[in-house]
Amino acid sequence: MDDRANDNVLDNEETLQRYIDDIGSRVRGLRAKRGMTRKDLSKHSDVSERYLAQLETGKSNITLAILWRVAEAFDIPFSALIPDLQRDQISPVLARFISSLNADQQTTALQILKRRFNDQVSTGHGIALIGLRGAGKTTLGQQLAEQTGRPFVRLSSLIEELAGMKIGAILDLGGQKKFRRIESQALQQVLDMGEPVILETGGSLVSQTETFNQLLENFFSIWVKTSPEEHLSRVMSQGDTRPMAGFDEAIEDLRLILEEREIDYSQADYVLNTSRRDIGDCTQELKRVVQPYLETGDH
Ligand SMILES: Nc1ncnc2c1ncn2[C@@H]1O[C@H](COP(=O)(O)OP(=O)(O)O)[C@@H](O)[C@H]1O
Ligand SMILES: O=C(O)C1=C[C@@H](OP(=O)(O)O)[C@@H](O)[C@H](O)C1
Ligand SMILES: [Mg+2]
Repeated sequence: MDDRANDNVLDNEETLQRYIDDIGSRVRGLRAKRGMTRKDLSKHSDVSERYLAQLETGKSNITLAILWRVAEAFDIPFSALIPDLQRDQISPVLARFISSLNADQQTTALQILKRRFNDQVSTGHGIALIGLRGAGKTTLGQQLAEQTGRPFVRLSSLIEELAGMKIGAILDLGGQKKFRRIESQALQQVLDMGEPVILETGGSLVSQTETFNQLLENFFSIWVKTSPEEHLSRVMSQGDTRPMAGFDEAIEDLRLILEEREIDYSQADYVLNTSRRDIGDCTQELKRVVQPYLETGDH
């Protein structure tokens, strides 16, 4: 083999390794986004934890059959685990243009693009609070409901009602597939209520693209946000191990979940930062922003 051919082989191997790494980090990312442990994924995909660890770190030769089982356990199409090099590429012209804008202009640009490509947000259904566990969705949602007289709906309670069992049990028995189906049915019920509500969603709803899009299209959405450190201290002081029982509450895990979900959470129409602020202050801001979306059409 001459030198050039040799270089080509090396290039190809590097590209292949990047591809394998990319698949691995997709799996790891999806798992984090959904708050699943490796053990959960192993149980529902029937792929050993050890093998999953290798897959996630790009250290194994992945077979199609294994990847298929992983996709099934996440309840996503197989193709979603395969990097589409073309689709992932952002046009360099667009990237240059966006990065020439300052932070405020970028926010405006995003809103304009969202309005243009996501259609109009229909406002009759009210508002939806999204964000990671401990952000303050329940606390602020309840306060807002008290002050506005609008119903406060927790999607997780509806899910449990519909299933007749606790979320942990749904996941244990039926895996992500079952949970995501019921989550989507629960959202449908809220849409059928016919009055504006204050909806709290589970932190991992954003990992289900179809359900999340439906949420974004029908509600004025608010990302209730705080720092990983505050998430951890709040969740620990509540003694809370939700959403997925058994998930290790380590700061690194929280950081990873937040990182993986950030791009989805940031699609919300408004970001409410609750970091180092008191509840009353945040409720006031929330109320001011969402008031127009909680009014009924009859006056
Ligand atoms: N500015 C704030 N806004 C909301 N909650 C706060 C704030 N500061 C501290 N907290 C505390 O953080 C916790 C938030 O928990 P919770 O409302 O259950 O979050 P989530 O529903 O998003 O999981 C509560 O214990 C609340 O008292
Ligand atoms: O990630 C999720 O799907 C869930 C998060 C939890 O919500 P909080 O974000 O209020 O803790 C709770 O609703 C439920 O266990 C499901
Ligand atoms: Mg909550």
